[in-house]
Amino acid sequence: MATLTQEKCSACNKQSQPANAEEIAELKPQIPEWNLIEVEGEPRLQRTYAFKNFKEALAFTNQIGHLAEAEGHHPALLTEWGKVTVTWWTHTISALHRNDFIMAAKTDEIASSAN
Ligand SMILES: C[C@H](O)[C@H](O)[C@H]1CNC2=NC(N)=NC(=O)C2=N1
Repeated sequence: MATLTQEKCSACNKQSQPANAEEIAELKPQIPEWNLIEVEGEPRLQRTYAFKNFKEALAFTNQIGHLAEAEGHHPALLTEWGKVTVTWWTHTISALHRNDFIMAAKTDEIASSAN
């Protein structure tokens, strides 16, 4: 199976195509721990990761920050004592794009190498 972690994010603009239902049905099983949520009527991917303390949560937050800068695609990050909540969606189209699934898979990869 082709893995999302091997893909790069494509540059997004207002003409970018949102992931359609068929694509979401194909991609979501590749990131099974992520929740598909809706905020203000917009779909988002969200997962909370657990850590031993705030310092480790902050280190993970920074790793995801570096990933976001490298890929040009940026999440919402909530860092708390012992946990980080990561939310991916594509602001320019107020929707989910394949980039969000790529970034969720890469976030999982970083989390599994951190623990
Ligand atoms: C110009 C720049 O590439 C864009 O504004 C990017 C930056 N990072 C982004 N991140 C996310 N998650 N969605 C976007 O639409 C987005 N746009």
